[in-house]
Amino acid sequence: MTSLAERIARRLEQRLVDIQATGRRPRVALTGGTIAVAAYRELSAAGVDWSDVDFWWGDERFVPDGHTDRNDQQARDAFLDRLGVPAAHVHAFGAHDCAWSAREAADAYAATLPASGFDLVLLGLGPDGHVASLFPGFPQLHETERPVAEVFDSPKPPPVRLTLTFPTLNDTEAVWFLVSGAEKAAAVARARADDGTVDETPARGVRGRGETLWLTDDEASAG
Ligand SMILES: O=C1O[C@H](COP(=O)(O)O)[C@@H](O)[C@H](O)[C@H]1O
Repeated sequence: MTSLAERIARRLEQRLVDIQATGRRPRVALTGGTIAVAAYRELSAAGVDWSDVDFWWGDERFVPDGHTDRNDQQARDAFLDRLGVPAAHVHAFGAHDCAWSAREAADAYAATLPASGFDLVLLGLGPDGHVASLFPGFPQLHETERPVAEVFDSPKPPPVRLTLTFPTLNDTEAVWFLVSGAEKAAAVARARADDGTVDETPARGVRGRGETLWLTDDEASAG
């Protein structure tokens, strides 16, 4: 049976091929997370022109450059380096060092974002319903001015993070939620229920203009 990671990889490759066929360079916001990284490992050289895709991230852990906790490092290891994506097309968040604060790093990342939004935003889902680094009950859920926000005291380590805010995540044609495992089933059900709040389940706050897909395994969709 084809695994969820393989299905996500094939779908992502096809989407990139389709956008490239229109003569445009695809703009994709990547996510961290278990199933996303497994899918990145399945991506292949077939079909896609990997030198002609731009990548950003929905969130990042504010730790030093090259740290294995960084979402960008995990994606570099899983596919960006292997498939030869040019460094100029990899728009990573700034790393933690002594030279700047998390707020400065968030504002600097805002200046790198694509003026016309994304073609595709990929998002993992935490068991608590968080997406990117937007956590239940946190004030960043209600940010409407800043495209990127810093997060302190994250309930999931590491404690300091940078995240796109809802207006930025929603400036996209398509959103794909990538979710695996029984421990996420309740969060998937809350995110997809007819009623509920973003404070309780942040995933409820993200939607693509043209497409919102849930790519899950049987365990995650059991709720
Ligand atoms: O910390 C994060 O966690 C979520 C989900 O991760 P998972 O390992 O439970 O699948 C991810 O979406 C987010 O990008 C990341 O920073």
